[in-house]
Amino acid sequence: MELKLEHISKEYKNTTALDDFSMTFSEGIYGLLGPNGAGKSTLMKLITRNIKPTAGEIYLDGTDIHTLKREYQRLIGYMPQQQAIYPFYTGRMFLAYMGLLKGVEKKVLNDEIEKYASKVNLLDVLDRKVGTYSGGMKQRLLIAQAFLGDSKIIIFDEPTAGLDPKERIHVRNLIHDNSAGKIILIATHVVQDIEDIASQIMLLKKGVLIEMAAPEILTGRITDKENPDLEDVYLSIFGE
Ligand SMILES: Nc1ncnc2c1ncn2[C@@H]1O[C@H](COP(=O)(O)OP(=O)(O)OP(=O)(O)O)[C@@H](O)[C@H]1O
Repeated sequence: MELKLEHISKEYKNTTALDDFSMTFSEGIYGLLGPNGAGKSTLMKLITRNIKPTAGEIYLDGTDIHTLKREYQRLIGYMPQQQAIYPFYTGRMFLAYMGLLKGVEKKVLNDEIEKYASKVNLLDVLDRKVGTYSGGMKQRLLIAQAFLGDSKIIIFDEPTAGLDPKERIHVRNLIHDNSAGKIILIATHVVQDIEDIASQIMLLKKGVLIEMAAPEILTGRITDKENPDLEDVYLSIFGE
């Protein structure tokens, strides 16, 4: 599977949110790093087809994604930044709702729900109201809905926002352990979210892709520090 973005630009009234962005994604985990306003959300919305580019094309295995119908939506999983989950829904109801929106067939829906609830360790609480879940449990529920229906292109927007260190590691491992055969994009400004799991890091600044390389290549370029990590790379590019 190959998702190819060719010379994508997105202009809002007075802002160029993304400027001539080109990239070919194949299976793997990609970290998208950049400060506020860098264009991360814009890039994610373009891939999920929530917005259209001002210029450029996006191809999935050679087909323009805007010519694909609902089958494209079925391939896409998206975990939003906000935990906007109706609190009176149970976890099961929420996953069923999201699954139907994604086009998961009714006859396999319940099996799918239980499969992914089990992967994120929520099977026991699936019939409890989401309002009673902790922040980490809600986050894991959102991860489950992103994977539901065996999505092949999954986008995570700040997946560990607001979580304690233990839950952070849990979420990171969940994404990593379920990533085989998928294109996974994790947008964050929390470097640790992607440090150990992303095979490629994209650094976005004011709408421009300024770097794209494996983490060890990026850290290898830092010469003024012993054992530099990705945080040092981030600081060297985006300032302190
Ligand atoms: N609907 C919109 N109308 C006008 N300008 C917008 C709109 N959406 C985004 N922008 C602008 O485009 C630029 C990129 O925004 P974007 O939300 O993609 O950045 P981001 O990297 O996701 O930021 P954050 O880390 O804060 O979420 C910013 O300057 C933003 O103000």
